[in-house]
Amino acid sequence: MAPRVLISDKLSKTAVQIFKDRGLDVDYQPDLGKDKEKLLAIIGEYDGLAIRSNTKVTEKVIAAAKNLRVIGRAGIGVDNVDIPAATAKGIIVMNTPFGNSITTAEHAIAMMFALARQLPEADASTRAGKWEKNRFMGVEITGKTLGVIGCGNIGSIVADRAIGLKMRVVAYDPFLSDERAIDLGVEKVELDQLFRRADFITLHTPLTDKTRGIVDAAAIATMKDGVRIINCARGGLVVEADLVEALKSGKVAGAGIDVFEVEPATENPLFALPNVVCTPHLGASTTEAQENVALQVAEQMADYLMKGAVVNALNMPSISAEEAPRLTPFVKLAELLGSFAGQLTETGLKAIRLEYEGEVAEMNVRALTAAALTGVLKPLLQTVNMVSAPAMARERGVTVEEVRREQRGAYENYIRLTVITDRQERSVAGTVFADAKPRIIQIKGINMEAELGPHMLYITNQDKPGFIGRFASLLGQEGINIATFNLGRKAAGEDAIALVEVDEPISDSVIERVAALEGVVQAKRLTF
Ligand SMILES: NC(=O)C1=CN([C@@H]2O[C@H](COP(=O)(O)OP(=O)(O)OC[C@H]3O[C@@H](n4cnc5c(N)ncnc54)[C@H](O)[C@@H]3O)[C@@H](O)[C@H]2O)C=CC1
Ligand SMILES: O=C(O)CCC(=O)C(=O)O
Repeated sequence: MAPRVLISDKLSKTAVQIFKDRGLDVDYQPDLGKDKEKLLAIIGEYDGLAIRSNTKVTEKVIAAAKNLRVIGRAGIGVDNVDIPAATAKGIIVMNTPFGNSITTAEHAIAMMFALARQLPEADASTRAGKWEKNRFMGVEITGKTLGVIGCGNIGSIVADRAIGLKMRVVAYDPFLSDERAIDLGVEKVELDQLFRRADFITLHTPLTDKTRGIVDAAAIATMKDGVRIINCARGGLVVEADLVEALKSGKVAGAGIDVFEVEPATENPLFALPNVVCTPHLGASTTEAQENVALQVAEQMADYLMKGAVVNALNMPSISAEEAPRLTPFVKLAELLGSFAGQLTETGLKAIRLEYEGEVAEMNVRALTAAALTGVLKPLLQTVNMVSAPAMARERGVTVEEVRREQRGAYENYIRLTVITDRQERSVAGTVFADAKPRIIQIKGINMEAELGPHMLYITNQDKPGFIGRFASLLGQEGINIATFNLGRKAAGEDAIALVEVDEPISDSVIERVAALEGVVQAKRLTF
């Protein structure tokens, strides 16, 4: 059956068409985001959910989303999605980080002009027949200083446009490098300097614990008298009550506000003030931006649901559509190695080491490590997948180490996974040949070559004559057919291992009988 996608916010119809063209079933319900109960009732039917900002994807929605594999945000901010809950359930959350950046930057610039010349108020007054030519004395922006807080995608476009308008731009962003600041033509400053120097201040950071309330009464007190403040990023960056006081006193000459502490903002003290320009979270609302984000989110979600490609995910390493086919057999190998080691691990797991050698060392090893962790953790946590595995390992205090060696050994590609518990280290290694089939090539340092099937027996024994005969006749008595039989040993007479695939599930009593055979040190049932 084709994967099913629900679009629960207003998105360009381009998205609907792309999902259809890519062979997915799509259900377009643009007003569903407002109807929490209905969303909860139907979300269980879908593999993908495409949203803008109206749909709140809460922990409750995620718990009800039995089949959901991907949430796609047609836009940038994902504060309406409970990402930890999605991650814990193995659901990918992706956004479209660039599609609406220009449009949002232009909205901030529009706000700046609207404030400088009081356009909305002047418009209203003129329409009212007042012709108040002396009331609306503006300011030029040429030669003024713009302070950009958060100089990422949008902030840097705003800076570029402002420089084009002959403004001086100072920027505060802890992650802005000196080289990037030079490239952009902005002066990198500390926040207190920005507050002291700017005539206009525009915010372009996400809302985090560090940025919440970054513009409050204390900050405003250090700003120039008559400063103008623009927020087209997120409500909560500016403390609205403090801004209202500063606007009333004239300390702040004007504010352009697109985003509010509570949205939808239908009542707000800012609305009563003449020197404020408000828009209802319109930053991303242009035809061009909405086409971009709808197209991008639909392509990304379809690529994931149909091909396993992961782009712009916030909780999973990227796998491009081009690399997905090449990576898939290695993802399978990494998960098999993890599963092999995980099923043999009985005591406290402390660390996992992954060594990648040869061609595979140049691939997307973050994705492979996520797959290996999934395999290791699955015996303990049935619902774990590549999205949730790294977070679950972290939560359980399991250290993960990745080693890459580009030189080749005996194999073109080699992955070795070592599980370190409080009692021992256990390694298992594998490769993928040209037939794209993963194979185990080493267990505990002992060489062998085996494919893994659904029902396997893993035996460690003493390398002495007679074991194979005893073992084979026991399985024969039990009516169990052997599919493949692989043996390996350290050296003649030393530790040996057998990895045996059988055609049907192995019962507890068979395992016990195998374990009791003369020369057997350990017998384990493995399923893949
Ligand atoms: N009004 C609207 O409709 C829209 C609003 N947005 C919002 O705009 C904001 C910025 O988006 P992008 O530029 O795409 O994000 P981005 O991730 O490219 O840039 C954000 C920048 O903020 C910086 N930053 C993080 N913490 C900081 C701190 N404590 N102080 C100063 N800088 C800090 C980061 O280093 C980064 O450079 C987001 O919150 C996004 O949700 C985005 C699109 C439309
Ligand atoms: O979808 C929208 O209109 C809001 C866009 C936005 O806030 C974002 O992309 O972060």
